[in-house]
Amino acid sequence: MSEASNCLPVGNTIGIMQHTIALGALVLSSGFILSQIITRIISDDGRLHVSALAGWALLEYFFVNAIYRLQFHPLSKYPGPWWAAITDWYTVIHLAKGDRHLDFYRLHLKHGKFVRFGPNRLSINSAEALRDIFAVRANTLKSQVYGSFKYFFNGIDMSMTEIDRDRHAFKRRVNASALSPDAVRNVQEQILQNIRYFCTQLTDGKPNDPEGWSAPRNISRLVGYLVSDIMGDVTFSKNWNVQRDKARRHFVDDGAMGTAGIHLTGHMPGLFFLSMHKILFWPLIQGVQQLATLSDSITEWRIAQGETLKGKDLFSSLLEAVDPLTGKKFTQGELISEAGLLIVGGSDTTVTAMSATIFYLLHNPAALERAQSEVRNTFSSLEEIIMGKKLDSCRYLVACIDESLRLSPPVGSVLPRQVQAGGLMVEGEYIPEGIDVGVPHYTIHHNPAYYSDPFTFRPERWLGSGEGGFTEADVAKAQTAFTAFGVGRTSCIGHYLAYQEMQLVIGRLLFSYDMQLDSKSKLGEGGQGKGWGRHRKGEYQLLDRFVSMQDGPMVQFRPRS
Ligand code: HEM
Repeated sequence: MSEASNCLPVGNTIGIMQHTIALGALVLSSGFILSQIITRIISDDGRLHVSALAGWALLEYFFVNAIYRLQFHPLSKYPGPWWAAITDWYTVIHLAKGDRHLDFYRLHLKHGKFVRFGPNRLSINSAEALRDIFAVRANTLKSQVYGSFKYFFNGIDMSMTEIDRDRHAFKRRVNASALSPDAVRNVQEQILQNIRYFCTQLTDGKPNDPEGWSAPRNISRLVGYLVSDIMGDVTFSKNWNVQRDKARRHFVDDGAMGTAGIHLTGHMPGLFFLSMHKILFWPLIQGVQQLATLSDSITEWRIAQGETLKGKDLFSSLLEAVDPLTGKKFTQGELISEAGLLIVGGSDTTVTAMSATIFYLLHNPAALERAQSEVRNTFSSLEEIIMGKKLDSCRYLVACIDESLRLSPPVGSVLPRQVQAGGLMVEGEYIPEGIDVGVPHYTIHHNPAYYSDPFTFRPERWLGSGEGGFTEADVAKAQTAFTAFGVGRTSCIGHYLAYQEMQLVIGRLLFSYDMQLDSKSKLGEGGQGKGWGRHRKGEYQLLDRFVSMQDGPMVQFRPRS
């Protein structure tokens, strides 16, 4: 039985007590406020004040709604924080804090397998739930949370936020062909050019100390610049020059902030009223606006290139595609939305995964040594490290990437899906229409029912060779709960590109350099006083805002002797 499910009865009792206390408090305060208002509604001359009446009606609406959500709503039997049951501000605040992944873990530890984390939202910590919710035929669609994307992108969805099944299927097919292994191999040279520059500027040719180590470099920043340049090149045939030009480095933050802003407003569309989203979360909304502007200008530029770049980049597939249902190509607005998706979908996710893998290798010297030997024994020169069977044969390297994706998933919380008419059975429980359901990635990746010793970096768990006591059956079990790229009908279609980038970059680093952590820096590490769940020194720390943000580690490089 999982660590989380052991705690279910305690969580339930506390939940019921909290509900009862909350209800009592609401009724008492409601009565008090009501009496106060009534005395003000009727003025001295005995006439009704309209504004007071409206205020009273609004308050009553909130109180009655809160009481309904706590006591009579179909989800009221599920445990969770009482104020999450009343309002989605609970989610918005954790999104802004960037600790949603940890909060889900804490809630499941306390309450068990099912947790209510919003008035209409349920999180379920099990591999069975992953299948029930995300299977191709599951009676679910993307949640309305994804609807906010349209607000910022001229009323047009990108494939990832498209709720309509047929339209999503078409857009997904187009992107899948743009990101197919053949298409990715076709743009290998563009990827390699950027990686070559990345590797050469790590040491600047000047050792920083007598032992030949370079000055400390912030890996997540450098990888961020690299991945931006790769995405610009392979997607639009346009190098954004982020690695070389400091003035262009805001690209990296804009994408991350933009995704966070879109997701946050998706949870609380009421924020659009009176532009509250701009007042309360301006840095995130500014990121969305920058992202929209970039998507707009790059699409216009790419269309203007016409036939000259045909077949040379991933966007070519999108420019050519024709919807079989309508016989129409993508409109310019749709292309802009897809450009937005490709920019953010392929950037921060890959940066987090790559930085996390380097972090875990450097915090686990035996793993670093093994990965290094594997790469150095497989290849005899740096330029031999290209996509293909030889690189894929470095299984330990891939296991290190998988283990890092498990421990620090770039998308750490739930991907909400809305149950459709007729309801959905999840883990044997009937969930009615209209409820958002999901599985929290960080939480299930640390569920001991699927991963023994869940907070320890053990790449062997993905090999199934018997090493470390992990058998084929353990690998199969681990895979049922692994959801870094999502699963099913809406899972990531960029995962081939992501793995190839990571294998190439980390493979080339391991081949060319010795690496060590800067002993003076703790960037990226956990530690006491950093917040709930952030105490583990050897765990790569993330700010979870749908797609995670990260900082560090600081690494020193020395050309291999
Ligand atoms: C380690 C790197 C990556 C991770 C962890 C990751 C993760 C994910 C996840 C969890 C989803 C599902 C999102 C949802 O349902 O809300 C997704 C979707 C998607 N990802 Fe990735 N991703 C990565 C890299 C990439 C790359 C390099 C691209 C290429 C541009 C990409 C393109 C996409 C697209 C187009 C979708 C939407 C699929 C659809 O419409 O059905 N991803 N990704």
